[in-house]
Amino acid sequence: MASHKIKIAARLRPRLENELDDEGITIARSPGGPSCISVPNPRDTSQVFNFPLTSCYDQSSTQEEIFEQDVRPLIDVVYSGVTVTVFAYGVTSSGKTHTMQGTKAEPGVIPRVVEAMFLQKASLERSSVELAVSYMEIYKDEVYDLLVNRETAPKLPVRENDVGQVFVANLTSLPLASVEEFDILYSRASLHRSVGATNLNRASSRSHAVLTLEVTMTDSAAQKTLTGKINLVDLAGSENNKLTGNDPTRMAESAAINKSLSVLGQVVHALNQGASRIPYRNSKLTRILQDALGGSSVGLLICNLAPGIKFRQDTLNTLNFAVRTKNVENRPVVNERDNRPQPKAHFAAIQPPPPKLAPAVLQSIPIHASSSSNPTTTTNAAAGPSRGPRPSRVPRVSGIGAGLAPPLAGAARPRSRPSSAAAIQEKSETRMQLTDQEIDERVGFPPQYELLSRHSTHANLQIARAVEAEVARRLKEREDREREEQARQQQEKENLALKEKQAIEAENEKTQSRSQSEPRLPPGVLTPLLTRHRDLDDELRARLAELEEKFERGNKELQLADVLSPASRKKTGRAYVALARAHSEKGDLQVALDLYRKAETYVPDNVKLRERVLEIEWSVKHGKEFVPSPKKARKARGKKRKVATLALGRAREEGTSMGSAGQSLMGQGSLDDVEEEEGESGHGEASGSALGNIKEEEYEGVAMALETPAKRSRCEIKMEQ
Ligand SMILES: Nc1ncnc2c1ncn2[C@@H]1O[C@H](COP(=O)(O)OP(=O)(O)OP(=O)(O)O)[C@@H](O)[C@H]1O
Repeated sequence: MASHKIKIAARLRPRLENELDDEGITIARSPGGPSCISVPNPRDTSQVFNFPLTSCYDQSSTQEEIFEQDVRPLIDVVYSGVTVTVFAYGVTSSGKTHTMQGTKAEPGVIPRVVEAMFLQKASLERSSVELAVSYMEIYKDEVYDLLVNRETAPKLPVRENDVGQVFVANLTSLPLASVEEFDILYSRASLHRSVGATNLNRASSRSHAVLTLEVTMTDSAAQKTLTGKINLVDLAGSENNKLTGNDPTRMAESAAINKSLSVLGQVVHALNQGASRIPYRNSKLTRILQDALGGSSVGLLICNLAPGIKFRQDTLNTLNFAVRTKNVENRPVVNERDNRPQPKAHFAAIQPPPPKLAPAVLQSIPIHASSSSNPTTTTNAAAGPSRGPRPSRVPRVSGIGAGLAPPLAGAARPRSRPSSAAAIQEKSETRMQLTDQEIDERVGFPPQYELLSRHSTHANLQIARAVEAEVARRLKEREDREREEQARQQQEKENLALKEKQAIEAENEKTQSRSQSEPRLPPGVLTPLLTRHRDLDDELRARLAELEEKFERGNKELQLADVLSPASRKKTGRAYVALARAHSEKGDLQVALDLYRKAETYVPDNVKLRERVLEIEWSVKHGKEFVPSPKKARKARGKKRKVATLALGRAREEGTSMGSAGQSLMGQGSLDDVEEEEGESGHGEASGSALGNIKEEEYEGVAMALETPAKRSRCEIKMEQ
């Protein structure tokens, strides 16, 4: 069993324009030996923290230096069929993207790795080598494919198959034919990445980006396929929102970035502590990097540091993370598939022989033997990580990027992710190299079965087939369940959308039919009001429209009775009663009856008025004379009288629809009647003072129309005053 500790490199970027640097961070490099970074305590500069690391790069270091010293050796590891993960870590603006991506003038790790991969490919003669790329970002804890149109890119699910391999489902993997092809693809895909400006970085990465290059080497002579992968991870930087000056959108991104980085720290801590549960599942980032942290890949962590004083605390945090991470042990495995037809796939998978790493690999990466003297990496199940990822019967392989298991030789490209069933099957095929006897020994069958198996290859085959069928059945069941669940969720969504649509349509129909049933407003008195107040609510608008219609139909009394306040209704009713009384005194009973009825529309609950209407109706019907009851002497009520007079004026104005008889009598009569009807006090000498409030010309009209001498004289007295 061999383990491999994650290698740590630290890089201090140069001071940027307008950046304050007290040159407090110093890097001591001893050629061939360990280096050390010294950082003063920001709270007490007399105190200095030292961080011994194997690789340290100061501000003058170049992209080439880093690549040649720490990254290039990993290319051999990839070509030996192992998964490698390189990730850049550090506070925002510390130079992670510069290190990984670089610029045209100073290409970073990614373009250099691609170039080196193609060079290596060209040097391999015996095998058929294929390269493929996938590129994704984790933005606000969701995974997106950067090789597809960003607008239509769906969130990709992160899944785990039955043997504990984590993979991103439906991630695009494109074949690569040349460096130039990669450049075009990569520059286009990088535009899809979520980048935004903050106070600390004009082009700050708002997501974690994972670029995966997968190499598939098929040796047809040896009937073997090796699959190596390199994951190049540009993490988003941890952020101090006080410094970044983030707006709400940036804050939300920042929260997601900081949370995922915090989970990364927790995972590293748990691995160092040998915890039974590693919180990989607490964020998509750690879930996807699971294989690189305590898993089966070889890891390189590049810690980027910023020299500014304002970053001092973050620099210390980054280096603390580096120190903790360098204790994390991985157990790399070679992803090899035997292409020969194998009789016993599943039994072989239980305990396959350990494939050996290529000698070049053994030289280039320091693989530390822990408890075994065997210096090679192994695919033995027992050689799997003792902590961290869940133990499985088959060795773990990287789940990041372009697929979980080596692809079949000559598989058509571009291709989609292998399904978990296919992955398992492929995985099973990888380990079909043991003889029947070896299998039986490893499985440890009881003696009677051993005997049987020894003499019966046929029985073994049957069992193998049965197991295979069962595995396939279960996987199919699981996929069916997932499909059903997805269909159900989709159906629910559609139903919900349909219901919402129906509700909206019903509401629209209602509004439409309401507006159709409502008469179109004729240009009456209320139309200008409606036009002016377009913000009226529907109900009030409908009400006003109704009144408008009534008004146009000549139904003025009803309309006004509806519109007026109770006090005004009473006053208008009183005015009609006065007119009616004048008519009845004159003996014009039919007109009087009409006017009393109109008065009733304003004061419908007045019992005496009702009685008067009935009396007159009776007189009209039977052709009898109607003798009005004598007026009672009452105390004057100035205010009431004034209002009543105004109401009388209103009634007069409205008299246009009452016929000539009615018009000639407008303004006539005493106001007493209505007061009488309502049982109120009023009338008397003071009524003159009420009339005095009427405008002069109005007064004249009223005085002329008054028939009774007493009333006329009252008005005249008022005029003289
Ligand atoms: N080694 C370097 N040499 C010259 N300039 C550098 C170097 N490292 C970083 N820079 C510059 O510093 C700035 C910030 O770098 P970069 O964008 O790579 O930071 P980052 O860590 O990726 O930030 P974020 O997490 O916000 O995305 C850039 O303008 C970059 O060009």
